[in-house]
Amino acid sequence: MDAMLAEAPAAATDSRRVKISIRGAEKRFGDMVALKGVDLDLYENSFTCLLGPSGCGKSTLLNMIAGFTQPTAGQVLVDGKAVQGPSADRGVVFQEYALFPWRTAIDNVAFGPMLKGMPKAQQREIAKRYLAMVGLAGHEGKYPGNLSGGMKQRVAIARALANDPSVLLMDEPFGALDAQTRETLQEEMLRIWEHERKTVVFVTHSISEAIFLADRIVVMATKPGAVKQVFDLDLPRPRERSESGFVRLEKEIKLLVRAEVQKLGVI
Ligand SMILES: Nc1ncnc2c1ncn2[C@@H]1O[C@H](COP(=O)(O)OP(=O)(O)OP(=O)(O)O)[C@@H](O)[C@H]1O
Repeated sequence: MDAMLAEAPAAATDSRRVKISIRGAEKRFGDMVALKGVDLDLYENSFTCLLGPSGCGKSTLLNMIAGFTQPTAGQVLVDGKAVQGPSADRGVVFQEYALFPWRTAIDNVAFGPMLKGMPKAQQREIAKRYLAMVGLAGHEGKYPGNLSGGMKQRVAIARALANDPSVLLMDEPFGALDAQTRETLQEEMLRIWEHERKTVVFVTHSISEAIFLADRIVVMATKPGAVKQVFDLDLPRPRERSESGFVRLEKEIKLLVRAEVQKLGVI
């Protein structure tokens, strides 16, 4: 079986450590219920993709883990502690790069270490190392305005990694990139994840991107936003998009997502 349904909590014999635990989480904006009854356990060092149509609450869920917003009911726990606000231990990468345009690539990446009060030489050494990790050695002195979209997103990833967070939260980080750059960055993201072993939560609209990257795919329902189905993937890595298990799972998830889009009455 290529993927299995895994709604049940881990068995007592499961040695994997739960890093992020979402318990009965609900989010209301006024009368609107954006998320309802979300229960999820995400394991340490795992790669989870949140997938679903626009408006199903993917970003809201990610923002609750980041601590940018609080659930109106239920809890979000990281390392067993309720998330009270943002933390340098939870790095965030957005679709829009969110770089400081007036700072060079190296100064953008050194920003976190600078806030931590590290000596300048150490800040630069760390920033250089992470820029090299994302393939930007030699581009340290460039300003964001002189970098392509893919390069800017590499800087944003390096900047998040420079704080050495244990959790990396990524909100459609490759959504604005052309198809070729997107695939290259997906491959590089996996290389970095395998090397750095962070717990990654990655929001995407792309089923193929989710299957390429994730250990676990959380397909979300709409109206209200909720978890529709969870897939734990055992497809071998590196994954090949034309491989039969990949294609089969893609079709299965596409049907689930399509049913949610139809609920919205958009098609
Ligand atoms: N600050 C806010 N105030 C009011 N409503 C909000 C707020 N943030 C999100 N919402 C609403 O909550 C719902 C979920 O939004 P969210 O951005 O989490 O969805 P999403 O799945 O990430 O969508 P997309 O894929 O388009 O980014 C939407 O109906 C959205 O309009």
